[in-house]
Amino acid sequence: MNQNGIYSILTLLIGRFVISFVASILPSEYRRILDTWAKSLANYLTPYAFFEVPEFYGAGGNEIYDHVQTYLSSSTAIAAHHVSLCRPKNATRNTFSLAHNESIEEEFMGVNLWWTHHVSQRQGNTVNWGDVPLDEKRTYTLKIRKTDKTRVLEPYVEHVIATAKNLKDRTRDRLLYTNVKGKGGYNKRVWESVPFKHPSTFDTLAMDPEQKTEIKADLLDFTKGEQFYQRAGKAWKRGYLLYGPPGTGKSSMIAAIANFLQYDVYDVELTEVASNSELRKLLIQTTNRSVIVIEDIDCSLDLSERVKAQKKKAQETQEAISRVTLSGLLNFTDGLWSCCGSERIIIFTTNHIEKLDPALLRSGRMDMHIHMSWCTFPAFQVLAYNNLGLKKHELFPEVEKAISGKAITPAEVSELLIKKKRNPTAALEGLIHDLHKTKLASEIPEVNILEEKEDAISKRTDDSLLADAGGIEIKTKEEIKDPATTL
Ligand SMILES: Nc1ncnc2c1ncn2[C@@H]1O[C@H](COP(=O)(O)OP(=O)(O)OP(=O)(O)O)[C@@H](O)[C@H]1O
Ligand SMILES: [Mg+2]
Repeated sequence: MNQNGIYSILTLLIGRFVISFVASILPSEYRRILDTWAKSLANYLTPYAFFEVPEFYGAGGNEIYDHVQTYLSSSTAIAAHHVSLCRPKNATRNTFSLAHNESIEEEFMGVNLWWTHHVSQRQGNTVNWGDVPLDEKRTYTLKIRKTDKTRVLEPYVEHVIATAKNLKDRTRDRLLYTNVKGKGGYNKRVWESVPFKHPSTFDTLAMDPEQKTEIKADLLDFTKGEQFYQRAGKAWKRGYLLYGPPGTGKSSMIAAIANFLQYDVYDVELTEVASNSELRKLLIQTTNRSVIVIEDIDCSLDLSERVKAQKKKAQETQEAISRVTLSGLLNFTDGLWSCCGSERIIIFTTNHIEKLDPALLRSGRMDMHIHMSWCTFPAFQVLAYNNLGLKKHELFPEVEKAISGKAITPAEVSELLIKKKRNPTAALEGLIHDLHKTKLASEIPEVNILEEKEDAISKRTDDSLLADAGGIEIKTKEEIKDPATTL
């Protein structure tokens, strides 16, 4: 401490002593005035400024208090001596906060700052937070030198808020939403949620490593693309179409994407959505940084002339049918109002890409078409590690030979391995045995369906799709290929 500091403290102590002596011999009304003066004098002499951040402000909570709490939680556990350790009900993580009167010090822009947490009994009325009455008053106090205040305070508060938001995003429990069955109605919830805890990640996903890297890079590009999308005048969203036979990992891929990006997942059950306007209502209530999923799109949407026959049959049998039309869905994927949210990934899945309407496949609508296909040897290696903990084995070369070109899905391989997971060698022998009996993929007509689809479009002579697509006109193959052509 320098001479000036010692001088200030001495003056403060002597001043206080003199004031309390004088106060003791004065009548009470003068004592109060003197007390106020004493406080002003102390404020004038102290080199610090203090900022209080109360937990509640007015009738509600104080967002900055929450941010400070989150911000300090990471360093509190390490730096403070006295820490409150809590885990809110149903949460999966512990939270740390400073105990009463505990302080921590930190440095920002070369300046020292101190945070202290005060907890006191609330006088008079208690505050209700949700249904819980709170009789404690909690406040964080930030202490900073008066001389540093102007330069450092504003950037420091920005830094606290940004770090806290980032931390919350990384550590919060994510949610899986599904649309509520039946009518939501005014003021009713349209989504119900459960914690999203799917274990699938890109590491556990069995697929071609190059394809995996490409998808991850695409996702990362997307998350960093705010400025790009703004500059290009596009909505900040990206669409993926996952297609392939059952059991090839489409749903696992969705979970891996959500885990990779740390996004919530909205699983739209289209057959439960009564109309286009209901679909719109649902989608407006999704949050940013989320993955919106419509699985088995070919089964849930009234897509083509062929479906009309099924529709008629369904009507006859009183089955529930979806009344969401293709135009409703297209409005959602690239219509004007889809811009009202940002940072959304939209994923459609199908087992039958050949049944999908070309309007949905058209370039620019779904940004990436991802083919999930039969199990290759690199995909098998991932499954062998996931299920048997094997990185290598003397039977691997034999598996590589046997699996090449076979029509076996990763789900089938997984199942075969898990059956004998206690005995990896037996599991691999069993797999090789089954592979020898498995058909070649080439024997199963899995043509390049996208190309076939485009040929079909160019051959199309009638405009039957127009009616189905709710006014969407599909003309030529060239138009379909031209991303500039919009509806
Ligand atoms: N590519 C894969 N990588 C890792 N596991 C996989 C993969 N494909 C399938 N599996 C395993 O098989 C199970 C079924 O896979 P998943 O549900 O992802 O397939 P799907 O393609 O969505 O099938 P469907 O078309 O029937 O919905 C998963 O629980 C997973 O354990
Ligand atoms: Mg699936």
